[in-house]
Amino acid sequence: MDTKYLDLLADKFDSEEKVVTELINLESILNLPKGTEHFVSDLHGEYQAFQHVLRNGSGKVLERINDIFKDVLTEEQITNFAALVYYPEDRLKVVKERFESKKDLEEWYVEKIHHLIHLVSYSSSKYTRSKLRKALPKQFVYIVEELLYKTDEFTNKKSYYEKIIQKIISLGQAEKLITGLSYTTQRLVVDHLHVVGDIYDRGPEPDKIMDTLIDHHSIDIQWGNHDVLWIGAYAGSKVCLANIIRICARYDNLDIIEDAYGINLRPLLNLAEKYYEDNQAFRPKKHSEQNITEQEKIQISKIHQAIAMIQFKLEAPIIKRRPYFNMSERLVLEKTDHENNKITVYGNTYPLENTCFNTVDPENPARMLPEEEEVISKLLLSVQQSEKLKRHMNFLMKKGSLYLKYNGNLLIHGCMPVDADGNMEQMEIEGEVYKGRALLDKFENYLRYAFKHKEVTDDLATDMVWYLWTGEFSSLFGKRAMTTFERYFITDKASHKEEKNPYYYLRENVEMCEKILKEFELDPGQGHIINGHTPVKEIDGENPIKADGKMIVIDGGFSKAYQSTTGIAGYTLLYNSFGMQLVAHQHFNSKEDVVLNGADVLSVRRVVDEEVERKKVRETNTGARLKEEIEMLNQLMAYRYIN
Ligand SMILES: O=P(O)(O)OC[C@H]1O[C@](O)(COP(=O)(O)O)[C@@H](O)[C@@H]1O
Ligand SMILES: [Mn+2]
Repeated sequence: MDTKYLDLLADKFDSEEKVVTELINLESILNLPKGTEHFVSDLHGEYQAFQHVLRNGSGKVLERINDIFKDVLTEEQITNFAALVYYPEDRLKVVKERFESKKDLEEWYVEKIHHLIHLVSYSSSKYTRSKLRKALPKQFVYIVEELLYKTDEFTNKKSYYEKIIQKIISLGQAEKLITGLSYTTQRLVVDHLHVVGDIYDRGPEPDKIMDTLIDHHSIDIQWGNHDVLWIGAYAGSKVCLANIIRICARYDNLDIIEDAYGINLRPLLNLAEKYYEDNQAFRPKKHSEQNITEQEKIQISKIHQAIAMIQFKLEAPIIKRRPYFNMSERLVLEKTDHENNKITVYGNTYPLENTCFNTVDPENPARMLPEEEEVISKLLLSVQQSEKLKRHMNFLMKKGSLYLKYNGNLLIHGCMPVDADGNMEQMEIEGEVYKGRALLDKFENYLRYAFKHKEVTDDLATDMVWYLWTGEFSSLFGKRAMTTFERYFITDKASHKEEKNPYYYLRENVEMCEKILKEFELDPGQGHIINGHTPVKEIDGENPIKADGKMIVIDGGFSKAYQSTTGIAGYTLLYNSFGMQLVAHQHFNSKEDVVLNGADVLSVRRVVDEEVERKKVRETNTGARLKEEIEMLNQLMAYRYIN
């Protein structure tokens, strides 16, 4: 190694002892069991349900509580204690009201602090002290360490404990400590979080999910098609922007745009009021829990039509200037027979219903009215000026990627586009042919480029972000074409079908999965592919574990809108030193139900893979990094300190 680096390193490790201490420290970390990875996907704005899964560590917190307390506490006491660990602030409020005397409440504090210290101690057994320290509530680090480590030195352990705890209570700090230790437990139970795509759209609070993720201690994100749509909008793609607003209108979520991100919808509303009437096909979806008035529904229907028509118009020039997107069949406005209100798509002719083509000139159907141009430009300006959106999109870019290789596994939201024979699909972009991993890398480069050049709105990079949302060889979409137009205007459901890429049946085969793992230079014997994106229909007997466990699909549908088709409320995956387990979650009712009644969501575990030997940090991504550090320190040792 260049001695320049070693000299730099020697600034930090300026004595032989420091190098030795660090080497021993790193070596001991390598021998610890690997931390628990938690995989979630397709959150779709369902902040409450996601919070719950995060706070209960997909059932891991309850498992730990049971390990310790199942013989000393009743089932009810255990669920109540679990509710406290998940939602400490809310549960404390409820409990406090139930006590009549201060003394009883203080006894309760004492007991809970004891239990929490026990739980933290048990949950941190596979971590170093320094890692545990980082997870402790900051203002109580010293006190908690006292309680955790020093008690054995005293013959009368109980009285020592009690003295410290009494002091905490008399100083009015009990609730803060209980809250802090609850969060410490949550943090210790899961070491690292993977979000395998689709944070945005359909549900009401994606912005709150983003804030939670930003605060998370260790996380990565594999973008989903819906996330890329939001990135595209922020990066200057008007057609992506029209799509996100259209989807928000469709699900009665325009609050996200207006209130959460502060984007002014007034110009769009004015346009909508001028050109559109109420239209059943554009009324918001029914599942919405909010009570909205008839008046509001009509207004949303108008906005929805206005933005949908802008979207269809904006698609046409892109399809034309990028012939290799192979999307000419999607020139729907031009293919429409405006006189007879019919359309021929994919060889079939259908009558059109519920049309709203007031702004369409049959001679030049994709031409935007100057008012439409102005509306979309203003919206884009407003989007790019939203501070909150900027923060969220920057975070998506920083922590996100199209796919991720992590501890031997391949994490990818949608698919690897293949043909019916399982060959990687090829796409020609600007005269060069790409396929497999190289195609995905190319896509990601374009996306990053578009994000860096937000002021450019119609270059290839920006168009490519939209392609990732809807193109046939997009690894995020994975379908031949998006039939949005057909779903609004054609009654015959046959026309709505979106044909999936052959990947979605070929991924049942072990060989196919092994081939893909090899494409990413992963060990096909050890690795798994982890996908989200397509709701697993347990109802119809579909198994989320495919190809002998090589393929795991974890989209069970957090999205309420999709729960009736899946039959459950989502899958998550846990991967710890003992192996992988898939967790199926039942429908999540509400946080209040958990806080008041201790009613936790039932979850069912299935083992995907068991390690023959407990997996150590040594064998993980982190381990590889630590080994590099050890190697550098060894070199420093030889260079500086050993003669
Ligand atoms: O259910 P909606 O709102 O009509 O959305 C359907 C659209 O969403 C998609 O399924 C993409 O979303 P997902 O990634 O959640 O599947 C498209 O293929 C389809 O056109
Ligand atoms: Mn998806």
